[in-house]
Amino acid sequence: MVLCPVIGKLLHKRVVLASASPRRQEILSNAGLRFEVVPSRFKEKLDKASFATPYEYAMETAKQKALEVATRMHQKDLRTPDVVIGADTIVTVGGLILEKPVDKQDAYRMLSRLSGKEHSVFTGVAIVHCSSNDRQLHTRVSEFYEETTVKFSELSEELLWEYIHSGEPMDKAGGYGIQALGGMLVESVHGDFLNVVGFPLNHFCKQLVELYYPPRPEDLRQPVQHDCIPAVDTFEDLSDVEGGGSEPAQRETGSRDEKAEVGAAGQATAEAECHRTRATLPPFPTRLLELLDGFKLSKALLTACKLKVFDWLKREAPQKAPDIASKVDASACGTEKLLDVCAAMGLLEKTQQGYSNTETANLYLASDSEYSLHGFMLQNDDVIWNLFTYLEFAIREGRNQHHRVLGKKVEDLFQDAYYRSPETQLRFMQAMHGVAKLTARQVATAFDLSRFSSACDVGGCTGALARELAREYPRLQVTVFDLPDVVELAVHFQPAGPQAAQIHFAAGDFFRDPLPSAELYVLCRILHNWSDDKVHKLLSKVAESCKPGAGLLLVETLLDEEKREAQGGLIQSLNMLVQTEGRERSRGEYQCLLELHGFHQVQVVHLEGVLDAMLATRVAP
Ligand SMILES: Cc1cn([C@@H]2O[C@H](COP(=O)(O)OP(=O)(O)OP(=O)(O)O)[C@@H](O)[C@H]2O)c(=O)[nH]c1=O
Repeated sequence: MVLCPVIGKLLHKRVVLASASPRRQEILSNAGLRFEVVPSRFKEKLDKASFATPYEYAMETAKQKALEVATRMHQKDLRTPDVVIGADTIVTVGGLILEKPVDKQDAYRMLSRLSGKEHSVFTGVAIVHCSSNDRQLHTRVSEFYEETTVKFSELSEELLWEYIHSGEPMDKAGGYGIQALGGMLVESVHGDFLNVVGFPLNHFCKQLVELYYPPRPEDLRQPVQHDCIPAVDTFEDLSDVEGGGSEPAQRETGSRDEKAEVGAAGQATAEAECHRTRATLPPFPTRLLELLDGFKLSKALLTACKLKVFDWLKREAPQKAPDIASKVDASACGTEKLLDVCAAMGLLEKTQQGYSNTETANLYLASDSEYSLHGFMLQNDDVIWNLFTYLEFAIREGRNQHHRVLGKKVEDLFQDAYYRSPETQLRFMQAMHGVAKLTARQVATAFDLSRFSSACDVGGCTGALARELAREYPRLQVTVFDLPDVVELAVHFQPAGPQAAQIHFAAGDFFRDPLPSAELYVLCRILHNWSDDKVHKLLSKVAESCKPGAGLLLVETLLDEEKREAQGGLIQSLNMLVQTEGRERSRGEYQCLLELHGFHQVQVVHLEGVLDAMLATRVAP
């Protein structure tokens, strides 16, 4: 237990991870570190030729990423972070440095270079300690790097392209992710695995030990005790005193001297006692407590949306808490607390002049933004939140909880729950529209659909996906098929534009009425709403409507076969239980369903976020 307590040293500091990499976030939060994420805006464009070694390049890039965030936060925020962590992962092969591929061809070039060979993965890490004096930012940088060697098998062209089409290579150095599908390409690994994934956790902890527990002269004379950690008073000077804490000689001064007055014998006993207690203490349950607080953070976000805080701040900013309070008709003290939490969550920026929206808030939380998720937030606040309060019942009974929330029997999920009034229906459609707009472009471009001249988006709601399909394929005629009430309101969501002539709405119930004829059927986040029986019913209707060669584009969240990955898909599965008659399914389950109904040649592309797209072709019965 040498490494965990040192992470605990950072628990009371404002730690910022200057990285957008979800892997780094996961590695560090799994290690119990509590931190905010502020992705760096530093452009990774240093002149590689000016560095003697690749790792110096990685360390310098990591340092610049962290310093950019430290400086930006210092300028924009009243509270300077205590520690900013930056990292940069690169792959080197035959003297070349490979970063993230810019497109599929670039990924192809990288992966073919790595095929059958050994390469090195370097991650440079910078730990920047910040302090501010007279509004001046002072930084102290500690850097290190880690190298891991990885050997790839010989990759066939087919495997290589299949891997590239999975979408995985695009945001990863060297064009692969060892932790996921890319693991299949790897024959052997020598060194720290997590270093390849993006963050050398082991070396990081050792670096923290060096920074926070530099050896004292007496320690240097005695054998190291690996199950004890030094007393707390030996580290605190690190971020406060320039140069303090890292040289053993300085250990003789400061707080340790004060203790000397107590008497050498007394101190030894106290330290021994402290060591004993520390050694038996379990690690601080940071992650657990964060999970516990998760629902409060969600509710704060949803409440700020409901009060239209982000709308007011989009119109005029910065604004002080009392001004916003009067606009949203709320108390000044309550509003200030809510705004501070929103700022801490990275949704608002707080300066002496007041609060302003961050880019995220302007883009997604203001209700009039093109990609607004405001409707989705309201749906979560008004409907899903209530359903989740009955999660225990949902688990016990294995079914959704609309009947408890509404206090009556729900026979037809959509008519009796989501569409029970014009208001609830509109809110549901707004929510679906926001989510669909966000993902529609990716869905429309996941495969080459140019061979189809007509498509039917079954349960296509507001036509957000139809619009992107029409934009991507100007020859394609798209029919959106949905319930009559939905079709009636859907027109309000369709802006004018060149695509309008390609999109038609048809009213009907996909379980009861015949489906409009088309060469390509689209089922986007439909099947997960329904039980296996209903899924079979719907798929057999689609299959009957298809001629051989017709396509089926299925978009769902695919669970991994073991249902073990810590990904959004699993929580989405719980969400389906609480809300619907269906469930999320694995890739294998969907593949079986498709094949059972005569759809073969299944291709799968993972989209950003939790969705996956599958394209299958109907074969002759
Ligand atoms: C080799 C390998 C790399 N990666 C990821 O590749 C990105 C490297 O790029 P970066 O420039 O260091 O980081 P970034 O993603 O741009 O984030 P940022 O820190 O904001 O620059 C990081 O994500 C890593 O996890 C994997 O997930 N798995 C692997 O096997």
